[in-house]
This record gives sequence, C-alpha cells and structure tokens, in this order.
Amino acid sequence: MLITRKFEFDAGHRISTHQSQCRNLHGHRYVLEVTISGNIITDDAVPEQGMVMDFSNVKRIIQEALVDQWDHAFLVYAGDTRVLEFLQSMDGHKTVVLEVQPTVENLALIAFDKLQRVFRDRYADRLALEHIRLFETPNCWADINRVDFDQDSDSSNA
Ligand SMILES: Nc1nc2c(c(=O)[nH]1)N=C([C@H](O)[C@H](O)COP(=O)(O)OP(=O)(O)OP(=O)(O)O)CN2
Ligand SMILES: [Zn+2]
Repeated sequence: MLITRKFEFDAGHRISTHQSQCRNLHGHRYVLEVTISGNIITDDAVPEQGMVMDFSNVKRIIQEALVDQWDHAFLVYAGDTRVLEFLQSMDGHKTVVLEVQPTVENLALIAFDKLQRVFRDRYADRLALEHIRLFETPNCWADINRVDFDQDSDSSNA
C-alpha cells in the first residue's frame, strides 16, 4: 500500500549558471509530495490499526528531517561564491549550502537521500520511502522513485 503526504515551504535560490531569469535571486513556494510504502497494520492493539503510518507521524518526521531546515532558507550552491559570501556576511541568516545547483531535480535528489536515510534508520523492516515529487512552480516539478534512486546510488558507488 502507498500513502502520500504533501508539504509546502518557501525558499530562495538562484541558478547561477542559468542563461535567463533564473540567475536572479528569487524564491518559490515549493510543494513536496512524499510517498511511503508498507503494509496496513492489522493489530487491533495498536493505535495505528488500519494505517500504513499515522499521517501525523509522517508529518513530524519529514518536517524535522527536511522541511524545517529548508523553509524560509536560501538554498545556495557552494560554487556560487559571490552569493554565498553575501549570505554568510549576514549574522544568523538561514542559509543551506548545497554541493550542486539548487535546481528542482537536484533538490528532489537531496530530499530523497535525506528522507530515505531517516526511514531506513527508523523503519527499515516495515516502511520504505517510495517516491518524491517536488514542485518548484505549479507548472514545473521533478520526480524520483526508490528503484531509480537506488540504482543510481549503486552505480555511483561501484
Ligand atoms: N530543468 C529545470 N529547468 C529550470 C529550473 C529547474 O530547476 N530545472 N529552474 C528554473 C527556475 O528556477 C524557475 O524556477 C522556473 O521558472 P519558469 O520556467 O519561469 O517557471 P514557471 O512555472 O514560473 O513558468 P511559467 O512560464 O510562468 O509557467 C528554470 N528552469
Ligand atoms: Zn527558481
């Protein structure tokens, strides 16, 4: 069985190598859909009976592991040194430094990696992170699923 929870957060970014508008500092209201697979709990002695996982627990875990870190942050590529230095000059600014450009594809991969680690650590025997869809705008999004992610990780570790 698959269950999905949706999150929304605001973040700033720029694609420093972009040839057009996206090289300007700007922001998005990102929409993140997280899909988890597992069996429905049938044990009538547990409060999660009838559920794969309580949506309130899904929310807590994903907020802690990802959404709270990215919400109202500026997501900056470590190679974008002018912007990085500017952000670091502001005390207490919420800045997330990434090893890759903050495109929606890269953000989806980073999100999958972070969340998969959390689900594997806590629920490896019962639940799996199956799919992530990240919308950068209502018209633009990226998808990543477990099989493709694991295949890519295996080939880059080979
Ligand atoms: N493959 C990608 N292409 C682009 C990305 C990206 O992450 N991956 N990002 C951008 C920009 O950051 C921007 O977010 C997209 O802007 P835009 O193309 O204008 O998207 P809209 O949905 O607002 O476009 P409309 O034309 O207004 O529908 C660019 N490319
Ligand atoms: Zn953008």
